Amino acid sequence: MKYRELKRQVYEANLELQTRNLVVYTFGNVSQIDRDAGVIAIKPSGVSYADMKADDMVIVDLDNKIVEGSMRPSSDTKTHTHLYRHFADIGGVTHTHSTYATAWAQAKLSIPCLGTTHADFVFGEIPCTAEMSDEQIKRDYEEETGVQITDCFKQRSPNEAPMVIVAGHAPFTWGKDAAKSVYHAVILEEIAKMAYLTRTLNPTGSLLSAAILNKHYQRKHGSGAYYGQSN
Ligand SMILES: O=C(CO)[C@@H](O)[C@@H](O)COP(=O)(O)O
Repeated sequence: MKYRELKRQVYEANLELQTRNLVVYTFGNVSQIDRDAGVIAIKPSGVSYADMKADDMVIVDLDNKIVEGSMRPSSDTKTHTHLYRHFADIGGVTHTHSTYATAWAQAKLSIPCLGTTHADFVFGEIPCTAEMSDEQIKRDYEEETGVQITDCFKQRSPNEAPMVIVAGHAPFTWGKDAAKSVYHAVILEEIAKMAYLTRTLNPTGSLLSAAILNKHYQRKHGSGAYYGQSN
């Protein structure tokens, strides 16, 4: 079978959402792209994690046409393919309704960088998209969700913040592959929880200086990075 390994990786990444308590029932989906083949593998829509098999992952091209698979792909597929078309470096995308990140999305608030945990992973705030207009909803809701996301990154690299919260909806994260996009979903949920608790204790303050936030980001990213072990 042509896409067996791609399907296996996407299946494992989807199961990880449950292991990390990021989803209940069928509240999420993960995909990964094979850029040479021009296809993604994505979770089938509405199928429970317990019932799902690796072979059930659906192969879809970047125009959202099913290439291989007997089930309907995730209802969020057009958002995933929009992100792959616009963010050339990403290899995996995750969507969840994890509690704290979704609470920020429902509050329609970007997550400010309140401490070094956040700064270790994301340069600056985690953006919340604009609300979708009625016109956009009439066009294609899932495609336009992708537009809402990529609009947030017109002035900013998606590598600086591999995550976004969609106003009134929930988060999307990405990474070099499906596993890394799930990793970022875990990190986002933890940052969102800490930010919620911080703002509960201190609703108006607690911003750290730009210098220390920059320092923490640079420790782990770019040419000056020195955290962990070099590959
Ligand atoms: O956002 C939503 C529902 O609000 C969907 O992402 C979620 O239910 C998962 O849908 P799929 O089962 O992937 O089609």
